[in-house]
Amino acid sequence: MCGLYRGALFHWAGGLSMREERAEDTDSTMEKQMSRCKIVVVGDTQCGKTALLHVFAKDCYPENYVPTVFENYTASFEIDKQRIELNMWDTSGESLLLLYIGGLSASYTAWQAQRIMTMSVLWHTQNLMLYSFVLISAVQKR
Ligand SMILES: Nc1nc2c(ncn2[C@@H]2O[C@H](COP(=O)(O)OP(=O)(O)OP(=O)(O)O)[C@@H](O)[C@H]2O)c(=O)[nH]1
Repeated sequence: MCGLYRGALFHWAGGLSMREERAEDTDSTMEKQMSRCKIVVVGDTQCGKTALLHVFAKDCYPENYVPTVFENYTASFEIDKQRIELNMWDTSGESLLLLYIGGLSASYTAWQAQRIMTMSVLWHTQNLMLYSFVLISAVQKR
């Protein structure tokens, strides 16, 4: 399951291109460029958002369930010889608050298929994603 989580996010992160901040890698010998991306994960309570990010960022599955208030994870990896620094925001599934989405590269929707609640959350999430996309577009056009 961990491998599946990592694979899904890794593949998806590789496709991020909406808004990337480019920065010079501090390693002067390699002189690679580094892309910084920020994503926010939203979805039902207990659908597995934290577990997903935990496995990706820390390579281990969280033992106990602790309701999320707000968490921030960072992972660094390489795709096609390009260094990526991924900043991942974990949100509470209890309420979909208006998030601070400045500089957001993408939003990631997580849900648990068995839950009927999911459909209503998904509806709000899609609105949030649309809102994010409009804002990202506006930022990019500036
Ligand atoms: N069987 C199974 N359980 C999972 C999976 N992912 C997470 N869980 C369990 O589901 C529970 C909730 O997982 P979390 O990752 O904390 O869920 P969350 O979406 O962050 O929840 P909130 O913080 O309430 O928004 C935990 O007990 C996890 O162990 C999965 O893929 N399979």
